[in-house]
Amino acid sequence: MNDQTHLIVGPGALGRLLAMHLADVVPVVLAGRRALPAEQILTTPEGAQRSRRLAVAELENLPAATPVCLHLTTKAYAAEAAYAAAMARLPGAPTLVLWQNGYQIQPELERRHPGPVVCASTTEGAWVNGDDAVTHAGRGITYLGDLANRHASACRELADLLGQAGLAAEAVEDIETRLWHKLAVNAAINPLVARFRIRNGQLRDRPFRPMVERIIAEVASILASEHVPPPTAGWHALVWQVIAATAKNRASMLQDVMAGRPTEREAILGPLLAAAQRHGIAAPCLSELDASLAQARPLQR
Ligand SMILES: NC(=O)C1=CN([C@@H]2O[C@H](COP(=O)(O)OP(=O)(O)OC[C@H]3O[C@@H](n4cnc5c(N)ncnc54)[C@H](OP(=O)(O)O)[C@@H]3O)[C@@H](O)[C@H]2O)C=CC1
Ligand SMILES: CC(C)(CO)C(=O)C(=O)O
Repeated sequence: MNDQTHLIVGPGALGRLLAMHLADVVPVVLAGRRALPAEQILTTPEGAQRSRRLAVAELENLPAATPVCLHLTTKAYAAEAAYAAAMARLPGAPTLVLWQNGYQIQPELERRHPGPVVCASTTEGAWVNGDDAVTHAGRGITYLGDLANRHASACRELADLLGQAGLAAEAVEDIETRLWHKLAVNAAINPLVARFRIRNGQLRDRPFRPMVERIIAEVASILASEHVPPPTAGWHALVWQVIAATAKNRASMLQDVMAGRPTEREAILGPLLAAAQRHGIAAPCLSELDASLAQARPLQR
């Protein structure tokens, strides 16, 4: 590892997708709690397979050198632990890139990290197939920005790099708004489909459609009180458009519940419920979904 290395911590779907692309253009190390096989296979959205050898590492054995970028690609609930474990080994302050959904870890690590913090909001789709393979299920775009707009050139450089690596990316000045918009869509879809174990498209039917409408109304009122600008087409159009576009999906939270894994409930519903409480806004649907997801205990591993 050297000062040009991109260290990717969290070797799951997104981490491996990123590593398999970035390794074409920059030195990459992929690190996790356990070392994965160095030989990894990527299946592209078109169904082609390509394999490549990656530099893989266990976090506890990371060399004491500072990479140019530390990409955190764990789930939101694991990001603080992964950050602490990585930073305990790194002598300097790399640019920290946060890839998590929701809006929980971003402001927290922005306060704590001594170097620049870039947030990534991506619509790429990926899943893992065992320890040595990742499927790039659908191409999307990654928006990059920092919450205080102090690191525009770092965001542009990273967007260029991702583009060279074959992942569409754009540096933006409104990343906070984009993170809230994605959170709003996730809040309207994920908890309901996880609770009722349905595919996204079934939300268009009764009895779910009015439930989605009530959630959109709660989310819109909470975000208005936080002065988050609504999407150009409005909240209803945005949410129903994503539901239509992902109608056949089993959303990530449903997959987590079905596999007995923890969900990203706190990162997605937590910031909304905290804002509702701050502004004295009633959010009965979101509160009820949050409580029911909190009871869905992960399987013992
Ligand atoms: N997958 C996708 O298509 C998309 C994902 N996202 C977001 O990206 C983030 C990552 O998602 P995804 O890649 O799907 O998640 P995965 O569960 O596939 O990967 C998470 C990885 O983090 C590792 N991990 C967990 N805890 C630690 C730790 N303390 N230190 C180091 N590594 C750790 C896990 O390894 P292990 O548990 O084996 O140790 C696993 O390899 C989420 O916030 C998700 O919402 C956003 C858009 C699309
Ligand atoms: C937009 C949605 C709900 C698509 O399934 C998603 O991002 C997820 O599954 O987490």
